Amino acid sequence: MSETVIALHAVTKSYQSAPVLDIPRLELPAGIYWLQGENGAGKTTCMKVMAGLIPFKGDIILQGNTSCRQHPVQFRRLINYAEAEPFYPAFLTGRDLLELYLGTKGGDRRQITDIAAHMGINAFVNNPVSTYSSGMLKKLSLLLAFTGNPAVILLDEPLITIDTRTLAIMYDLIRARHAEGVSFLITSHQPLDPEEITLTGTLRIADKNITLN
Ligand SMILES: Nc1ncnc2c1ncn2[C@@H]1O[C@H](COP(=O)(O)OP(=O)(O)OP(=O)(O)O)[C@@H](O)[C@H]1O
Repeated sequence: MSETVIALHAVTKSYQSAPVLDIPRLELPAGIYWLQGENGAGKTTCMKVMAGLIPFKGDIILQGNTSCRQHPVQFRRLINYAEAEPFYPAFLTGRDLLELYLGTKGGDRRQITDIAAHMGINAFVNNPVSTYSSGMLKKLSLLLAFTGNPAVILLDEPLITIDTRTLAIMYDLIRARHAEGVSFLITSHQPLDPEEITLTGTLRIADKNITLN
């Protein structure tokens, strides 16, 4: 079995006093995982916790040595997250966001601008995001999730609102990055196409805990 790419140690998360996550231990080898769970089970919360975006108790370790607590900056460079329903300040353009991500996450600029062109993002990248349709916003957020040199990419409901052409590009991107060693956690209420990606495992979130099948 390959090395653990992400490990959750005694992770708990509550909103006000309502507990949502209580994960004593979860260790995932490198791979592509489908995170399943009913509405309100805690999938988005789990992804935000894993991305280090919201406060939680416990710790998360990437690649065996980068701790969310002890190395917060390195940790956030190693994990990318695309929201289910992306929301950005209205006055920013797609290019502003792209430059921000390329500047902070680093990585191969040429590769990302090529993907932007392939996805048709160049047609609107200079416009404020307030003018974007939900599919245009989703394309941009998926592109941003592929910036930098992450070990893990979290995709929250990536299938929603994108057209079939973009869907095919996204599956290609997942396969290509996975071949380079990137792991993925993907939530989706619709099944992921087994002809497009081979899942390493299925994660089930229920009763605040996650189990690997
Ligand atoms: N900001 C918040 N404040 C308070 N409670 C919240 C907040 N965000 C989520 N919750 C609650 O946490 C629980 C888990 O929500 P979450 O969005 O993580 O679920 P989910 O599995 O992603 O659901 P869905 O499939 O419907 O998107 C729900 O009970 C929800 O009401």
